[in-house]
Amino acid sequence: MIISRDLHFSYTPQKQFSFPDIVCQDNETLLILGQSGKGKTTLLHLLALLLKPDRGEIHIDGQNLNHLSPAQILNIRALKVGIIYQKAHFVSSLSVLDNLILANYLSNQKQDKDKAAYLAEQLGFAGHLSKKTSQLSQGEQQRVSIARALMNNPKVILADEPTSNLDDVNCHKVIGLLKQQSASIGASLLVVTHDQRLKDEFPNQIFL
Ligand SMILES: Nc1ncnc2c1ncn2[C@@H]1O[C@H](COP(=O)(O)OP(=O)(O)OP(=O)(O)O)[C@@H](O)[C@H]1O
Repeated sequence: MIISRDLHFSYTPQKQFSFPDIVCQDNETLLILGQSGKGKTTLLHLLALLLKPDRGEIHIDGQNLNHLSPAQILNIRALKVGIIYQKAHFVSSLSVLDNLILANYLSNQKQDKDKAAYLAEQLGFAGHLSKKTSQLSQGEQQRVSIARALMNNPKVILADEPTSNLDDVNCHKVIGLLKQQSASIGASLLVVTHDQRLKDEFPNQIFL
């Protein structure tokens, strides 16, 4: 589960945000909608512990993350949070398979090739595991990003505009896979987007 309370953040004195409180329990989903510039990515990066709030609390898996050391935060993010970034970032010199097991390596977990192969099968890119990520289409890279976020069975999955570059068919396919995979590990799934096509896909919604 992930909970935030009273989150405030400012890039500059002129650019200040106060965000609505977030509650997303295990096995639940939450869609956060907002137009461009409303602070969706900022909120996601706060929840992913990539930015530090000026004020407010974040709880993940029952633990209050205020006052933790940078090393403890790094550890919690690697183990408990799966992030799907707006733009996929891969290590271009590594294969798709190695990009997946890198998530295990970076969190000091056993490098689980079977899990990578299982996710690739589930998400429909099993035939591409030995390729470089640059050889994959946008939609395929999106699905590899989802698989990478799931490699450590995170408690929380945070997805930033996961459908922005996808046509209608792939949009619904990717969201379906994300929800299905998230449910299979009992995670909390939060999606931030301006994509109105997702409005009917999520029962719980917040507007920024
Ligand atoms: N590093 C930064 N320094 C200063 N301002 C920033 C920084 N990053 C983002 N901003 C500003 O904060 C605002 C919110 O940005 P953010 O990326 O969170 O919005 P968004 O809702 O995700 O937008 P989009 O849908 O276009 O991706 C924008 O006006 C942006 O210009």
